[in-house]
Amino acid sequence: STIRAGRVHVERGFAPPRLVQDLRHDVDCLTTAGLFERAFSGGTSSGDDAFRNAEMCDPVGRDRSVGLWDAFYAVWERLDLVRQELSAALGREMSTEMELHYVRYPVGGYYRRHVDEDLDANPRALTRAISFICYLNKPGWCAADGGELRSYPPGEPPSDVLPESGTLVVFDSARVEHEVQPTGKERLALVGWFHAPAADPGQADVFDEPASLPAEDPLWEMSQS
Ligand SMILES: O=C(O)CCC(=O)C(=O)O
Ligand SMILES: [Fe+2]
Repeated sequence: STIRAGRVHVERGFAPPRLVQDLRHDVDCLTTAGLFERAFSGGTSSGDDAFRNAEMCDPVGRDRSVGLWDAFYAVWERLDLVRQELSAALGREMSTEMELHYVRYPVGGYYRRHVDEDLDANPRALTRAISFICYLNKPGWCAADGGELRSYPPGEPPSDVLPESGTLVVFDSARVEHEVQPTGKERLALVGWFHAPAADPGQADVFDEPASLPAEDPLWEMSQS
């Protein structure tokens, strides 16, 4: 219901301390192997990016002779359970292939206010449906360290989450505007998206109860084209 309302769901301790430690080690290995690159910010990306200051690494499609594959696989499995739960709770089929990156914000890093999926700007059949972020910082993040995830739930005041070690946040990719406040410490996260087929364009809110559309009928589709 939190996600349906356009708010950020927060699960503390999603990744236990030992797993966070191993994933940080995985990140160290990928960094040493030179696999982190300047992160792009989607829409208005130029060389000098005032919209985002971070670097990222795609941990899946790379040479996994580097790093701690077991730790990465362990967190992937946990995330896949979240996908299954959400799929059932929201009544929305989501693809087993998730998009995943490690993202590092240096001291002074940030990401300005945005939504992760803009269907009007970028229409496609399979879209980012649910955004999730698992924070891989060392334990003991405090308010003075900055780097909050600030979200803007529709019709409500903004809300901040501290990127505490092992915390998972989950929200609707198309509806929740959010930003990363400037960070006073290096800030590390596993960021990703569960994908789903685009909702019917006539449906305003993809997570409302399904509208009573006619059952899919190939003959009906053919007669339209
Ligand atoms: O790291 C965060 O808290 C948010 C990251 C984010 O908004 C993104 O990668 O799209
Ligand atoms: Fe985002």
